[in-house]
Amino acid sequence: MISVKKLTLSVCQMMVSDKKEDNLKKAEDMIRRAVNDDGANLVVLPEMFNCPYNNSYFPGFAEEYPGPTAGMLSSLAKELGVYIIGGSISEREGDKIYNTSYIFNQEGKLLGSHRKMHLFDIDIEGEITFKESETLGRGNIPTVIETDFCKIGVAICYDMRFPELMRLMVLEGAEIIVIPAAFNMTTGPAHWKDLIKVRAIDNQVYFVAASPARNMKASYQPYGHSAIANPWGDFIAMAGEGEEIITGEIDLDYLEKIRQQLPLLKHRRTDVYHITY
Ligand SMILES: NC(=O)CC(=O)C(=O)O
Repeated sequence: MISVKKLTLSVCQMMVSDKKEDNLKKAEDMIRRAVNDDGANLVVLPEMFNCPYNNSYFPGFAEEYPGPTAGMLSSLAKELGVYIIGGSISEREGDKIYNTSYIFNQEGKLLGSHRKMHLFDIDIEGEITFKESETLGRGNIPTVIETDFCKIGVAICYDMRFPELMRLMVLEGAEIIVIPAAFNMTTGPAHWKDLIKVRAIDNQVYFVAASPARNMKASYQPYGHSAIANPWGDFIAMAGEGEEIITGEIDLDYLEKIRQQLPLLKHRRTDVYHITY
């Protein structure tokens, strides 16, 4: 097999409403534009792209796999001949609900799925309280998928705050990490850009974070600012807060060059990373 070293990756920073049909239509339109206008080989959607990010909506919007949303993504991936990392949706299995990302290849085949592993149970005084665990269950399995380009690690939003998980995916061979996410107007301005940059630098990967657009009418307003950082930590694309498609070139030769010139992954001292006193 000839290995392909470059790919064009687009993130669809879509406005999410409380109407699932409208959200699916919007996602489909934006994926088509990313492929037809920007030449994307891989398209990424945000966390909960068919459902407002709010516990009160998760049960009503939940779908068993394979449901209408996964069906739409699979057909579109096949028709357009692209990889789709389908953000995430509310998934129902038995009496449980998960925050789940489905990933499809160019034939429309499911390559993998990721259930959000770290639930966003936080209480920032005077700012924001959110308890995903009121409605959602936790996933327990890290996700690294194999594509024609490279291995890609996929995790969801709050998962990106846990460097152990990010490093694990890189040790599994991931050269791109993709995070469908929905930071908010408190944690977004405080941490979003720094986290993306530092995760790219310390793992020497392309780090891609996909947010919904800011919705002023929603109780939970996503921060937007979807971004792609390269393995040197430079942002090669970043959105504002509104609806937008961002696109960047992933160059695996460049990644290899960074890893050779600054061999962080080789220089790890796993023999001494133990506290012995
Ligand atoms: N919504 C999340 O899962 C995470 C988030 O907003 C944050 O970590 O901040």
